[in-house]
Amino acid sequence: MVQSSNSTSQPLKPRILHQAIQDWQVREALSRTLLTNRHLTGFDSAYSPQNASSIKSLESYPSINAHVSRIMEGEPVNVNEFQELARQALPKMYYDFFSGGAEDQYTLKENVEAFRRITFRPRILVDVSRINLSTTVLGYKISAPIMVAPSAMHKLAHPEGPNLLGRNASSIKSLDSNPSINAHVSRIMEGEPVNVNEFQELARQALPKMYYDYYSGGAEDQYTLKENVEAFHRITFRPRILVDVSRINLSTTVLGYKISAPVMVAPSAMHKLAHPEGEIATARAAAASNTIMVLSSMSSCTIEEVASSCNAIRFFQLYVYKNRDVAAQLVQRAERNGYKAIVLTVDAPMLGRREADIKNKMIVPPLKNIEGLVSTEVDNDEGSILEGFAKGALDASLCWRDIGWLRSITNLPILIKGVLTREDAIKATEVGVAGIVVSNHGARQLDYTPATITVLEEVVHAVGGKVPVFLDGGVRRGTDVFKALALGAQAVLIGRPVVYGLAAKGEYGVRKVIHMLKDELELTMALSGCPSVKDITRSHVRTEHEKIHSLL
Ligand SMILES: Cc1cc2nc3c(=O)[nH]c(=O)nc-3n(C[C@H](O)[C@H](O)[C@H](O)COP(=O)(O)O)c2cc1C
Ligand SMILES: CCCCC(=O)C(=O)O
Repeated sequence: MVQSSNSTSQPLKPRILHQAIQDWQVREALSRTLLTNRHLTGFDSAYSPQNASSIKSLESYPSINAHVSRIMEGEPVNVNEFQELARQALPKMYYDFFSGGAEDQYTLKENVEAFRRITFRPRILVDVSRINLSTTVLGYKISAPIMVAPSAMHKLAHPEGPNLLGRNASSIKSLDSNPSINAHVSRIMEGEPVNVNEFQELARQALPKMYYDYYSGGAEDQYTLKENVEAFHRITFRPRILVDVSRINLSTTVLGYKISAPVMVAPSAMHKLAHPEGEIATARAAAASNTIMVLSSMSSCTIEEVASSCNAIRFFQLYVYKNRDVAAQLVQRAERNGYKAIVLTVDAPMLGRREADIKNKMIVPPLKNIEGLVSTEVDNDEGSILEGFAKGALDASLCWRDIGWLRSITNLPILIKGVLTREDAIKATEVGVAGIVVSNHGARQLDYTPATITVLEEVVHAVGGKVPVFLDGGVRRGTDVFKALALGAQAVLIGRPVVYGLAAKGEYGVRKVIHMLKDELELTMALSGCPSVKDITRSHVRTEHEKIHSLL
C-alpha cells in the first residue's frame, strides 16, 4: 500500500470534516444574512438543508453576493425607523424635545397603542387596480389625507429648518455659533430630580438597605402597593378648552384651615431613620409649603419638639396602645401643643406582613414620644422586631364603641384613617367623626385591598357630603391629585414621597416634593380648564368603570 508523503494528503476523514465545518460556517453566515434580508432579497428559499449544494453557485454570483453582504443600512423602510435615525443625528437635548411626552408619558404611548388595538374588516373582490388617495381640505385638493402638523423649531432638527417643508429658511449659524446655547446643549442633566418618583432612587442610594426597604415596602405580594399607583394610570382626563386659566388658585380648606394646595403630609413613622433632623425637618417643610402635616404617634421627634419647631398646622395621628392611658396621654399632649385634630388609624390592629422587614429583622429605633411609656424592648430573634413590637404594644381590641371613648377624652375633631368600604364609611359618619381618610396604609397592611383611588367614589357617595373625605395611597403626580379631587376627595395625603424627599435632601427635599406636586397640579388644572379646585368636577375624568360601561 502506497502511503502519500504529501502534506496535503492528510488522512481523509479530518480533511472532509474540516471542509464540512468550513462549508457549514459559510452557509450559516449566508443563511443568517438571508434571513435578515429576506424581505430585500426575496431569496428565502436560497438556502435550506435540502438545497445546500446550490449555495456554491450563489456564492459565485458577484452581484448577488454584494447585495447579500450589504447590511440593511441607513434606508428606513417605515416611518418609525426615522425615529432611530433622528436619535443618532441629534444632540440628546433636541431629540428629547422632539420625542418626549408629558410626565409619565402614558398618553404618548397610548396614542400609538390605541391604533394597534383597532383591527380591519377588509372587503374582497373589489377592483383595486387604481387607487386614488387624493382628497380635499377646505376646498384644496391634496394628494393624500395626510398633512404636516405644526411643530416648533425645525432648525434644531436640520439647518434648513422649515425650508424642507417648503418655507423660507433663515440661517442656522446664529444658533450654532451661540456659545451659551451650545454649552447648555452639551451639558447633561445631572442629579436634580424632575418629578417625585425620582426621589425614590435618591433615597435608595442615601439609606441603609434595612431602612429603605422599610419605607418602600408593602405587605406580602405587594399587589396593592403596585395597584395603588397603577390604578391612577387607568383614569384619563376629559379636559375642557377655552377657559381662562391665566390665574390658577390651588388653595383649599381642611376642617376650616386654609392651605396652599390640597396636598397634605401623611403620618409616617420614624423620620430619623431617613434624616438626622427627623420630623422637625418635615414639619418645617410643611410649614414653608403652607400645608398640614399629620405627625405619626411613632415619630422619632416628640410631639413637643415638632410643635415648637415651626408654625405648621399639625394634626396628630393616634395608634391606640394596649395601655389606654398612654394613648390618652398622647392625645392630651397633642391638644396642649396646638395640634388641630386627631387622626385615628384603624387599619393596623396588627402590623402587616412585610417580608423585606422580616428578612432584614427590622429594628425598633428610639421612639421619643412613648419613651418610658411603652417598652420597645422586643425579644424576637426571628423576623421583624418592629412587627414583634407592634404585636406587644398595639391594642387589637380597638372597635367602633371606642370612638366614644376617644371623643370623651378630647375636644379635638377626630378623623378616621383606613376606611375602604361604604359600610364602614356609613358607620364612621354615624359615630360622629369629623372626616374620613380613605387609605390602605400605603399597601403595608392587608394586601389585596383595592387601590384607594378605586374605592374613593364608593366612600364619597356613602358619606353623602356629611364630612370631608380625604385619600392617600399612590399619589405621585399632580394629575393624581386632580383625579382624587374629581372623584370627591377634599385633599390628598402623601406618604412615601415625603420620606424619600427627606432621605435624599432633608427639609429641602420635602419642600421640593410638595412643590413639584403643586406645580404639576397647577398645570393639570390649567390644561383641564379648571382655574380653581372647586372647578374640578366628576366629569373631568373618565374611570375604568366608565370605559367598561361604554362598551356594554
Ligand atoms: C414608612 C411608612 C411609615 C408609616 N407610618 C405610619 C404611621 O406611623 N401611622 C399611620 O397612620 N400611617 C403610617 N403610614 C401610612 C401613611 O400614613 C399613608 O397611609 C401611606 O404612606 C400613603 O401611601 P403612599 O406612601 O403611597 O403615599 C406609613 C407609611 C409609610 C410608607
Ligand atoms: C407599628 C407601626 C409602625 C408604623 C407604621 O404604621 C408603618 O410602618 O406602616
